Amino acid sequence: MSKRIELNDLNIYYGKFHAVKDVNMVIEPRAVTAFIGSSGCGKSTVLRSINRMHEVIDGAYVTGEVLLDGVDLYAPNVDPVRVRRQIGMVFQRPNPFPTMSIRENTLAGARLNNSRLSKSEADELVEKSLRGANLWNEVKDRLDKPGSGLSGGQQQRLCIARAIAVSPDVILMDEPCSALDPISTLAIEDLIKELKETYTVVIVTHNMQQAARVSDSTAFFNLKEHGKPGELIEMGPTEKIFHNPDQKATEDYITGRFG
Ligand SMILES: Nc1ncnc2c1ncn2[C@@H]1O[C@H](COP(=O)(O)OP(=O)(O)OP(=O)(O)O)[C@@H](O)[C@H]1O
Repeated sequence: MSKRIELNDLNIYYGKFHAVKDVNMVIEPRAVTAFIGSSGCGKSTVLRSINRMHEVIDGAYVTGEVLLDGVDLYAPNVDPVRVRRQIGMVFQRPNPFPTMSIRENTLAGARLNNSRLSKSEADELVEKSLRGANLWNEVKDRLDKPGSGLSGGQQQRLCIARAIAVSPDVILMDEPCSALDPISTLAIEDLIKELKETYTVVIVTHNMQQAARVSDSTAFFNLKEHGKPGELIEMGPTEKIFHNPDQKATEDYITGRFG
């Protein structure tokens, strides 16, 4: 299940624009890795390159390697759709299919993989995925109601259930709590800590306390100058990055001196 990700000399471009430069990092399985850094330094771009999601943008491309347990996700024979199944993504704004029921939302990704799920297989998968997203008890009596009727925090957990239902190896989260209230945020943070038992989890967050609360490792990205590509400045155990970073730029960011 949970797999190791390696980025080797990763450069990411949007057409002629060089967005991210020379990233080398190892993201460990069964752990939460947080990406932090000021706006525009390329955190989301790096995150999206891990499941080839940036390729939906015309002209976007990478050089270098992204390895999942040693397998190059950009090798010519690799199907990007398959990569996105193995490596799920949860976005900033919860995006359940609004008219679809809670049950069908949970199954949406899994049905693409296997259209012949029997009723009992589907029931089992719905319960397992909603339990995995800490949502089952809140929705078990209204599985046939639309997903859009849930609160924002519940909708985000529904999106996590949908991601889990395809049995991914990795879950990428791009600021998953930025549209949520503090109580819902704490529920998602608790869930993130549970998810790492089974999946490799990578989260982009602007919230320093959140990075400190949920992550085992933290990667700090920065821009040397406006218009220049973003770079990985430093990565290490979260405790070290927050209390004893090697780079002054990291310390300045953590202590709120810029960004
Ligand atoms: N679709 C796109 N087309 C062209 N340039 C883009 C696109 N998406 C992002 N960029 C540029 O790439 C750079 C990195 O953006 P990215 O969104 O990855 O940064 P970020 O660190 O996640 O920022 P934020 O914290 O504000 O979300 C920025 O200069 C941004 O303008």
